[in-house]
Amino acid sequence: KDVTEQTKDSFEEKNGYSVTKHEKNINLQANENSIGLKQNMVEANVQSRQKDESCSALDQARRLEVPKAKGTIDAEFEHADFWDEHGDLIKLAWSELSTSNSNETENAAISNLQNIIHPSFYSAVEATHRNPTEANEEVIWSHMKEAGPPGKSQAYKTQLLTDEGLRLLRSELDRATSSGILMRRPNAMNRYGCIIDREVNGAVSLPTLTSLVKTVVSKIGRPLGRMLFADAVGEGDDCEYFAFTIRYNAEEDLELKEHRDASVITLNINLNLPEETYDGSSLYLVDDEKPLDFDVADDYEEERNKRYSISFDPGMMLIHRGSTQHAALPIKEGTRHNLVIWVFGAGGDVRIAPYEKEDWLGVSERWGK
Ligand SMILES: O=C(O)CCC(=O)C(=O)O
Ligand SMILES: [Fe+2]
Repeated sequence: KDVTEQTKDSFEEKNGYSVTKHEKNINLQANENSIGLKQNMVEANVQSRQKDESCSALDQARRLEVPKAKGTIDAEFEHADFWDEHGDLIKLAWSELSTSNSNETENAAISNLQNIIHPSFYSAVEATHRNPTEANEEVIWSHMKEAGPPGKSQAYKTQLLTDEGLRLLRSELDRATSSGILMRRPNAMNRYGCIIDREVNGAVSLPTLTSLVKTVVSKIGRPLGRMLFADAVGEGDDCEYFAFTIRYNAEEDLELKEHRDASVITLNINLNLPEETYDGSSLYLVDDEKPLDFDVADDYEEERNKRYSISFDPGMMLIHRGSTQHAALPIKEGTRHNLVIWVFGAGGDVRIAPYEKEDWLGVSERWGK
């Protein structure tokens, strides 16, 4: 067993739950260990294409019948055989769609962060990349409002996307949804939405979306996570990510049960347009931190398991530790759309043990210099 697995086991013992493994994790293992499997998949697709050579991948993908997502717990591998069988065809279909029906002006606009990120936050981030100093980080800190249990540094929120950014992003997601190409459920618990990834079978692999997510992680998510949670994120703990959208409404998922993410940090960005109002569906974070000072154990009993509720404004980003327990309350009206990005280490490893202060990354390392 490697060190991370041991850390996971002791974490599970202590906390009584299991860190969720996700498809990305398994996919990476499959790429490394099972070349045979990949070959079989390619052969299967070649055969199915030969049956109907006149037909584009897009047409063929549109004719597949989607297996309906059912489970709401531990269901990340639901219908995995189906998605693995048709994964390559679906990737081809996305690539056909992306060349056949795309709006060059919108593509250019969405690929430039400056067009979608709130201007004052964008300049603070840019300035810190150019010149990584604690003074510049202070400006970024001034944009972050602590959310969740006060003073515990579990989560922060900020206004991330402009209204124009929201519109661009949603219109590209709508293009994906209305394409008729099947989409795999986003994760083990949420059933509605899609995965945004170039590799995962059944994910949306439109380059506009995958490259936007990549830039948001490398320019904003990763350095911000290192700055806000310096005790938790070291070099290599945040080198991979898994991105997906989720959706709640009366006809689809209503709520999400308490869980922790398979991530060191999570970015959760609301994608509702300003006119798309909804009611309910607040997120809450649970304060289950153990007290360091046992003299306050009496208070601790009262304080523990408190729920700190957070409601999303359009374009708002919540960034929290993956280890913080959280849930989404039932939606009462309308639809909530969010983009969630779990950030973790190589091969899906999730670092849990905190770092000693002398081992924290310095400001240049946080901002990639
Ligand atoms: O409903 C939400 O915004 C939370 C989603 C979430 O916690 C997750 O997908 O990991
Ligand atoms: Fe979560």
